[in-house]
Amino acid sequence: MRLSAGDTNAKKACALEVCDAYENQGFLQIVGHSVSKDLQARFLEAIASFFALPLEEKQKISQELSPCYRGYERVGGQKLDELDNDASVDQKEGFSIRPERPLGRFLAGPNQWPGPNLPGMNSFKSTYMEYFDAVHALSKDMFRLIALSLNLDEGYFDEFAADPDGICLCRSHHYPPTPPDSTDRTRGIGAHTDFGALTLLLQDNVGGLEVLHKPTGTWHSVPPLEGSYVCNIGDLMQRWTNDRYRSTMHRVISPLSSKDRYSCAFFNEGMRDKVVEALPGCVPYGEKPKHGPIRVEDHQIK
Ligand SMILES: O=C(O)CCC(=O)C(=O)O
Ligand SMILES: [Fe+2]
Repeated sequence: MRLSAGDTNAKKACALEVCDAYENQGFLQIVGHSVSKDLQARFLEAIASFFALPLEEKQKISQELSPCYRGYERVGGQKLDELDNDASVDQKEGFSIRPERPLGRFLAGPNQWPGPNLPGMNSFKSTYMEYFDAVHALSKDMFRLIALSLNLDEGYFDEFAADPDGICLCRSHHYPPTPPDSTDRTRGIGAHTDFGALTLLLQDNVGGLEVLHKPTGTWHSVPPLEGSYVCNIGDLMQRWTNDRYRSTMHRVISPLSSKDRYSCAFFNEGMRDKVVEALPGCVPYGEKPKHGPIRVEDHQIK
């Protein structure tokens, strides 16, 4: 889907594509958007330099030291698989930031950054923040299209998506090279749905992301398209649309390769005090909503 298409008719055409993609697959790819290729390239380079630091340096800003889930997560620090209890831990390391707010409310607090004097780290923070702001802006554009796709006012989600106190997470990942003897279960990350409202994923050209086609139970790869964003609906938005839009299972099985894979997921979970309940037009006439109302923050804590 080409996002920066301009006039009203083009916007409407985009909104129809969004509706079709989210009612059926829950995933789409965006090209022609507002984040420059130059910034994407600088960002991917910056995260590669960070992950190349010695483990002991990265562990100094371990997420385990943060009361508000920010910082570094070593390989094996997460297990996302929701389909298989015996699955191995995820084969990736990560680094997360969230909006910088005073400690207090759930997930609020300071970020943790690597020391600027470490090799390659002098502009890491500024590049990461520049990227965060750019992809946050893109998520607001996407929420506008989603509003149009649901026949709502274009600005319906503006306040929700732009709230400076909102719950956002920008987590970058490094998937180490996979030796020829690795099995599917020890590569990448397990099958899961995303939790919140909307995810924007930047992936490099290595590949490995797969999406489940539920009706046939088959997995389909999401081919890397240079400069694009994979944009999917999370559980909160599925609930908000009364299950009309789908939060779809996905996973990463890194291809057998001597290459490192880098990606970054930006999650916009929106305004923490917003009460989410079935959107106008999503409950068929004469039916009851499938889910009761829930506050965004309570959905996060669940
Ligand atoms: O790295 C990827 O391609 C996918 C990451 C992902 O699904 C997630 O972080 O929720
Ligand atoms: Fe995900």
